[in-house]
Amino acid sequence: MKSNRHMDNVSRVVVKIGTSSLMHANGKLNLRAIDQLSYTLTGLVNEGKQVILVSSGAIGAGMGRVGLTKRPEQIQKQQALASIGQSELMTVYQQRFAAYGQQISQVLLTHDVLDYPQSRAYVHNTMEQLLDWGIIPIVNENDTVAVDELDHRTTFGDNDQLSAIVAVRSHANLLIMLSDIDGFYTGNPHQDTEAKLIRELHEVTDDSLKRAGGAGTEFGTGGMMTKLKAAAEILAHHQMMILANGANPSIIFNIMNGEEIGTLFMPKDMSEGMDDDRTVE
Ligand SMILES: Nc1ncnc2c1ncn2[C@@H]1O[C@H](COP(=O)(O)OP(=O)(O)O)[C@@H](O)[C@H]1O
Ligand SMILES: N[C@@H](CCC(=O)OP(=O)(O)O)C(=O)O
Repeated sequence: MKSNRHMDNVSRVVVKIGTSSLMHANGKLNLRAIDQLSYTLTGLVNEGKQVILVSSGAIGAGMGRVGLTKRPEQIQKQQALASIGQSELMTVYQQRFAAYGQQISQVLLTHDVLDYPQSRAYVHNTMEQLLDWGIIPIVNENDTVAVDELDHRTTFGDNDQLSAIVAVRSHANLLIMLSDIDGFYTGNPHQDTEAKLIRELHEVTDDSLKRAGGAGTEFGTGGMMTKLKAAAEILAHHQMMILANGANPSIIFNIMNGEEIGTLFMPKDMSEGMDDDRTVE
């Protein structure tokens, strides 16, 4: 379905994929989803776009490796699982992207690295170089040294918010956030059968935050709340985000084609501009 969403001028895109889209419920990696993601992102690079992937899944992949079906509460266990799973995940990405001739790289970040101007500049320069070379950097939080995203009692960030920070700092035109749900609803559809999909949102209000609940699966972490906080960060920097279902990551092609998929978070003036001149800056 074509809409008034015009993505023709999107030249740099950040894609965030959540654990629930990368793992089966039985704890095995969803190879079909990873393969489709690799194929699709390579397709975008081949079209001349610059792509950054923010991928969760380290802890989930680690749980699968060790044979756990329930996420342990102890931080040190989660960190050890992330350490196991991150290399597993990158091995699979490496294989799948290589099958399509696409080079990737690993970038593990912590919030303090991005807060501190000098290390932030190093990260920025490295990312620019990678993108300039046509490489897809695959970003995750460096879970072994960072606890802020793992322990949601003291939470500042998580990969939803990390992806927003990456999109803001890299001046991406669009952040595509893939989850296990079609978008942002008026309530959690797993609890509220009347919940309706919200197609477009210009601001994240207290009312929207009230409609956001927690994670839906054993593997997900932040739920809708962290996605809305990410959207608020994006809107504050006059950028765009689309929250969509990652069950079939090739949906990214449809999104880039301007189809009305998921929930579009877009500043109001940009949305009006789209109706006028059909362009996105
Ligand atoms: N208003 C809402 N709209 C959509 N999903 C919601 C809402 N509130 C809570 N959720 C839950 O958030 C889940 C997505 O977050 P999460 O489980 O953390 O996934 P991911 O691993 O993709 O980050 C949904 O499956 C749903 O259960
Ligand atoms: N860094 C953690 C991801 C934490 C996270 O934000 O997970 P998710 O809610 O699935 O995006 C990992 O790789 O397991």
